[in-house]
Amino acid sequence: MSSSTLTTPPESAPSRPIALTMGDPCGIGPETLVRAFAQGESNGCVVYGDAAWLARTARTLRFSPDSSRPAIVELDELADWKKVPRGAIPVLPIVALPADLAIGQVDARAGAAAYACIEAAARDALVGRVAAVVTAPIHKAALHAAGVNFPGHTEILQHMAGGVPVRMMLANEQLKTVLVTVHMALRQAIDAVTSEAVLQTLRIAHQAARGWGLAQPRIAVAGLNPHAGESGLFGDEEERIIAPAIAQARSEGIAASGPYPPDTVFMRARHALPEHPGAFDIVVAMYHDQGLIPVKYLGVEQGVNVTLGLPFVRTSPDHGTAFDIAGRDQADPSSLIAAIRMARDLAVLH
Ligand SMILES: NC(=O)C1=CN([C@@H]2O[C@H](COP(=O)(O)OP(=O)(O)OC[C@H]3O[C@@H](n4cnc5c(N)ncnc54)[C@H](O)[C@@H]3O)[C@@H](O)[C@H]2O)C=CC1
Ligand SMILES: NCC(=O)COP(=O)(O)O
Repeated sequence: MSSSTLTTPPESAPSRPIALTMGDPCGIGPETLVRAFAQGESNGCVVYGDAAWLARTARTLRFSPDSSRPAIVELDELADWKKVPRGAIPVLPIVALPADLAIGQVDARAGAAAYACIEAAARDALVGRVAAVVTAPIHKAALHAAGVNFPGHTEILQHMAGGVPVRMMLANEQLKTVLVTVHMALRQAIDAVTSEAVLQTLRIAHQAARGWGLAQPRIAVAGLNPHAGESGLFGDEEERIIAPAIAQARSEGIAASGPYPPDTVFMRARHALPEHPGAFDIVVAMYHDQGLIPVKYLGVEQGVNVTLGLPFVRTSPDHGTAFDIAGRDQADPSSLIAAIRMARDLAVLH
């Protein structure tokens, strides 16, 4: 499921649109989104957000002769997206943002607006009105300030989908990692690494990879402790918790192996070059930073966050709101573009 090998040309894009949520308006989401449209990479997408805010964002960006400022078209209803000329940005108005929001700042009003866009897109995805959801980044503190009691998209979407088990995957063309635990304190994450949670992660990852066309995905499982516990010298979670889950998964026909030392399993799995394919298709990681750092370190511009287990396709760039550069026309839209491409690919397979 690499974004280059499976990319569906825009001409054969799904007949339903992809919902593209605007993200936190004070972050880089809106500018990366305008850039993605300007580069012709967002055909088939409808932005769930605020047309006036996007128009203001577009005015702040510099365009070269080969990439002009896209027009912004506010839709009366979703069905009108097909009437919007190619290259323009169709916007389904979900929110009307206050003009005094400060770029690069946490603001509860921005968090509430971002949440409303996610909710609207997910609702449409659940009833099949859109083919997939791509989310621009939100700021978790702004979301919290708005009174939203979910840490991120993953948990919001899981809740909206009825509480189905989901997992976060971070993927680029060289490495795919799937997390057993996501947004929680590291102390809690260690306790949340149970045999059931590891087994469920293996089942979800296996099922998803089969959906991408891998007949027998090779799934490596990272240990929790240094050197995967070094035969119990540095912890026994590998023997007590992780190995039994792998054994159960194998008995179910899942090609899982490990637990492997976490400091070397990612380099073993990495598909560095076509002539150096990695030893595994997916690495299951025990906690957020164990699984995300290796993928992000290969380049923030390549990574895509995919929620596995939902009844619809959801992807996102791997980066956050980048308040430090928001509004300065420095944000790289590549990860958002990769997320859109991957959503297109997965929507065809879904
Ligand atoms: N999908 C989502 O909604 C995500 C949201 N977040 C949230 O975003 C907020 C900020 O998170 P941070 O840890 O600061 O990570 P960040 O990814 O926003 O920024 C980290 C560094 O990378 C740079 N950067 C990020 N994206 C870039 C891009 N497209 N082009 C150029 N430079 C880029 C930033 O300028 C910053 O120096 C937090 O609330 C976090 O939870 C983080 C990751 C994903
Ligand atoms: N580090 C990934 C991240 O925080 C994004 O989370 P989510 O909003 O996709 O749940």
